[in-house]
Amino acid sequence: MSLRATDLAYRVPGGHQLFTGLDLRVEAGQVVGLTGESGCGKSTLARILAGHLPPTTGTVLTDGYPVNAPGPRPVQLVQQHPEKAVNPRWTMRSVVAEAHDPDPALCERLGIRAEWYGRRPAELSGGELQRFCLLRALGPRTRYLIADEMTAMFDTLTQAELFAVVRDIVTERSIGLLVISHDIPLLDRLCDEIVAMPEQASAVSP
Ligand SMILES: Nc1ncnc2c1ncn2[C@@H]1O[C@H](COP(=O)(O)OP(=O)(O)OP(=O)(O)O)[C@@H](O)[C@H]1O
Repeated sequence: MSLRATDLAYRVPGGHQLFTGLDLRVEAGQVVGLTGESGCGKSTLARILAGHLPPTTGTVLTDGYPVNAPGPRPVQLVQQHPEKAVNPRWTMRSVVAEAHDPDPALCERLGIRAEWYGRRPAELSGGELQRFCLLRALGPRTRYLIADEMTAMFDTLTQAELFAVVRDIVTERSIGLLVISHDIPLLDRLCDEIVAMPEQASAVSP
């Protein structure tokens, strides 16, 4: 059981080639770190792995099936900017309910307070909002989670606390976790394996 990308290439529409020949594998229950210089295409790769963006060429399979096969999405993505990932007009109750009926124990573990559910995104801090994005992403059908700089807005203590909770949850549920970050000490603490974007990713010619 794995999230497996094979021979991926992506060319920015009307622009340059971001990467070619990229292979990546995250096993169920494994925590993999991904790092690489700014602008090399990590967030683009994250969107491709989650099935939000088609690669120019190559395949992404989750447990042997195409990532964008019809049905519930097995790969969930939590991004750096939670405010861009939610409908600003919806209450947090609606944002989460659209995805799944949240388990109260999971809400508690993520530090979500009952009074936040009736608020809209602009009425929460970035960190509070990100907890809802995590809750939404950790539905019962999630098999793989991609955390793309997801704690960039947290202080160091909160970042460590939240990643500890997420690490426990993915282990308990055998979810494969891909952590994208520039923070190598964080990746060292969390990950079973760390991979770097290939050198060519930032050097592929137009
Ligand atoms: N739809 C698009 N249109 C134009 N350019 C794009 C598009 N998507 C990505 N890019 C460009 O592709 C490059 C890679 O962006 P991406 O956000 O994937 O990099 P990154 O490695 O995650 O960077 P960072 O570490 O700074 O977050 C950037 O130069 C970006 O401007």
